[in-house]
Amino acid sequence: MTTLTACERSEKSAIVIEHLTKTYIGKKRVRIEALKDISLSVTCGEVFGFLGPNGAGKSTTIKCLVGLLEPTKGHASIMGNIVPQIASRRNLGYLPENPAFYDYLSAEEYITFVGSSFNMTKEQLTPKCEEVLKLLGLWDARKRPMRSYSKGMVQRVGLAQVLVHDPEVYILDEPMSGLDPLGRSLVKDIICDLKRRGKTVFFSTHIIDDVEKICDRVGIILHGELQCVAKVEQIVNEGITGYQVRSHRSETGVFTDHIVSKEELTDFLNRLKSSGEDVVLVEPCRQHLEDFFLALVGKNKQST
Ligand SMILES: Nc1ncnc2c1ncn2[C@@H]1O[C@H](COP(=O)(O)OP(=O)(O)OP(=O)(O)O)[C@@H](O)[C@H]1O
Repeated sequence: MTTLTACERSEKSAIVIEHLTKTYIGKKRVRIEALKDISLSVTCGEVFGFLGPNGAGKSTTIKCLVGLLEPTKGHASIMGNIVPQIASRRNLGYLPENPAFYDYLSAEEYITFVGSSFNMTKEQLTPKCEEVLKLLGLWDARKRPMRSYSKGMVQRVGLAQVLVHDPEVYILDEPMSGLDPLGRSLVKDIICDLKRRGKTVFFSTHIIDDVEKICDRVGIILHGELQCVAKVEQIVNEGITGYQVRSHRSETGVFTDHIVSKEELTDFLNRLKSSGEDVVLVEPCRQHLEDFFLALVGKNKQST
């Protein structure tokens, strides 16, 4: 029998952001409108990628979501609990953009500290601590003070502290940052595993390729405004830019590849047939999420 997670049992959205607006007051009282009326919701069990160039407002959104910043207007809720109520953080794992820990503690001490602050018993904590430290490749270094850790190791501790209490919702600010390709691949595997277990993941990144592979939906933010929220599948499928056609001439045995536009496809296939060539492959050339993102950012640059 499959056991449903609390998230799957609840029919609510896991994360709701409504009219979130944040204005910072910078030096000389300069107003910086970091977020302008952002609304979106993330369904339970969904992996949501939050994309945007530097300074777009990703971290500000995330800080408002986890209660570290007070929005100027609007509000957010997590599993039905309004942020910053304590209940909104009980079922939450949060990875900050640049994690900084009590660096005189070892990873083992820190993960134990985090687990116990979520009321885990020693019996629950000991095996879970071992599991996450091993998963993140920190087992051998677990007794060393974190001040001796590399940047990537600190990022791994950040991920371990997110996982230790097995929350329902994960909010990760640039989880792949500072990691080598092996580390990035591990993070992708972890996110996919969380999804398999019905957990909800909201993460920001610059690495569009990773988003395309693991997210159900993406939101793109530019200059504090949410430009679009769409299914990755939809962006990729709607963006068919043409077709690759492979033909074969039996008399010569030669295969030829052609790139044909959407509009020309039918005529082209008819012409091939009448010239006696066999069509052995017709495959759509799809735009990648990166193309979509760059086009959106480029368009926005031109209009500002
Ligand atoms: N504490 C602050 N005081 C004043 N302005 C701030 C503050 N924090 C962020 N900002 C400004 O708010 C805007 C959004 O910043 P934010 O850090 O949310 O962007 P980001 O998308 O996370 O960028 P990056 O990808 O570079 O981390 C930027 O213009 C930034 O300069």
